[in-house]
Amino acid sequence: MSKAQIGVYGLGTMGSALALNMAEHGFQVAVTNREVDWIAPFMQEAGDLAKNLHPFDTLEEFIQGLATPRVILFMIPSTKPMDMMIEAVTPLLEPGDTIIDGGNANFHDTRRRSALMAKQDLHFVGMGVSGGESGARHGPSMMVGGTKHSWTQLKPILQEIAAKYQGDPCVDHLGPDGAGHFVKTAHNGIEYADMQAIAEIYALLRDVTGWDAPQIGALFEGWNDGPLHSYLIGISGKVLQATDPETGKPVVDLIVDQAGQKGTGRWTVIEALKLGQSASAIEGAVGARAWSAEKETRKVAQGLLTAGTIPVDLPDADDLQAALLAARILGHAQGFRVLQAASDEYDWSLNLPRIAEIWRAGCIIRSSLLDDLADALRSDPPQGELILAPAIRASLDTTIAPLRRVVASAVTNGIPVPALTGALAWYDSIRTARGSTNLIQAQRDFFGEHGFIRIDKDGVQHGPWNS
Ligand SMILES: NC(=O)C1=CN([C@@H]2O[C@H](COP(=O)(O)OP(=O)(O)OC[C@H]3O[C@@H](n4cnc5c(N)ncnc54)[C@H](OP(=O)(O)O)[C@@H]3O)[C@@H](O)[C@H]2O)C=CC1
Ligand SMILES: O=C(CO)[C@H](O)[C@H](O)COP(=O)(O)O
Repeated sequence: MSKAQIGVYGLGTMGSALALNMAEHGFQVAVTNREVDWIAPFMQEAGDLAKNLHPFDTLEEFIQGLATPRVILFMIPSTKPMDMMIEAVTPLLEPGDTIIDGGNANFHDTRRRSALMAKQDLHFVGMGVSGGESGARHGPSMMVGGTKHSWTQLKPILQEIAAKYQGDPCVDHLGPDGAGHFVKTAHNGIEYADMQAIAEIYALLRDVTGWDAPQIGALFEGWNDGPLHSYLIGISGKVLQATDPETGKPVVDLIVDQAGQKGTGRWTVIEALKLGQSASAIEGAVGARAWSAEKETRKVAQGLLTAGTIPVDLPDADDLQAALLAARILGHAQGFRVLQAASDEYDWSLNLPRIAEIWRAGCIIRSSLLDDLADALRSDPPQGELILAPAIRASLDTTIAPLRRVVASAVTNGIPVPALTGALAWYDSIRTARGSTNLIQAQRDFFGEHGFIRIDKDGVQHGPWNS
């Protein structure tokens, strides 16, 4: 039997879909799984594609079934299981072989694992994969880190299986060690902000205007034909219009309002803060999921805390649509800012326009906006700041007032909109040449003699308060 070109370890949701995608593109793929009982049903499900799939029951046989230098994609949890598998597989490998972690890893782990593997002349690739199961099966967006050697090995396969945007494969080598996983983390941070902003508009329509889920779904479906065109608006329209077959009620009305989170959104915020940034729209979204988990406290507090609301009508649907677009632009801009800061810190030379380009198809945040953002990032905007690019400024010119009206009505009606508010607060901070932190500096000097810079003198100064 000829040796396989790539191995896929982990035949769960994502691993099985990626293996089938590779097999469909004519690649010879070795496959295996921890629980070997899953392998036979997977091969059965593969149908005609089984001819390109080579199942193995043991790790040793799996590794022996691969052409050298070997390429092995792990689609398993990127936490302890990944470390355990590295330990198990490395003694079976030879110099020049590459292990890929295609899971949602913390990039610090990826940097550590890359360094560990490099000591043994082995290559470790942290690769972000986005698009969920259907993306993995029919064309994901993939954000590849690691060495050039590994990219040379992987490129022919990944470019074939990736989503295509007008023929351009949505995959690229973005930088060494943790770069690919960091970019995927920021992608997910942007995903959190976008999902939360959509949920906030849904909350306003439901709780202020009294619309039912199918009405809101139909509105979102209509928006998907306009400037908000995106995977997330599209699926939001669909899920809001779905009916539960048992009760005849909208499915969303039957779902408990406690959102899960596996870590990537939170990591984006943590890393942003460590890099001296504030991704406030993303932070609002992460916080909203955290507060959503406090269901019992919320139930008690609803009866105890005064609302103090001032009921006002909600701005019209055009304003809501424009506000959502402004929040989307600002959430993405914050994500790209975090990417730039990380690139500077870790010396990754991230190509931000290229990142926007490989997000235009296949991934969860794919949208028509990303094409505009790619152009804007290529246009060398003032201060390198996406929101200062002329085309993006023009979009904000027409959408920022609607965002203000929507946030104002949410505040007076007592509807929490942390992503919309976070986005707007950042916009207002960035466009204010003289802010209020002169007072913070004075306070710091008063209590800690930390000093401040005066507008009219050089050097660190102190105030007259402690003399
Ligand atoms: N689902 C999604 O939309 C996306 C997921 N990801 C990432 O992809 C990775 C896989 O996710 P997904 O396919 O959804 O998960 P699944 O739960 O469907 O599959 C998990 C896979 O990991 C294997 N596994 C679990 N623990 C171990 C272990 N200790 N040692 C070896 N193998 C183990 C499982 O094997 P077994 O069958 O034996 O339990 C199974 O093959 C994760 O890192 C996830 O974050 C990335 C993008 C999107
Ligand atoms: O990576 C993904 C999408 O891009 C995964 O679906 C991930 O699980 C989403 O994050 P969370 O579970 O925290 O919502």
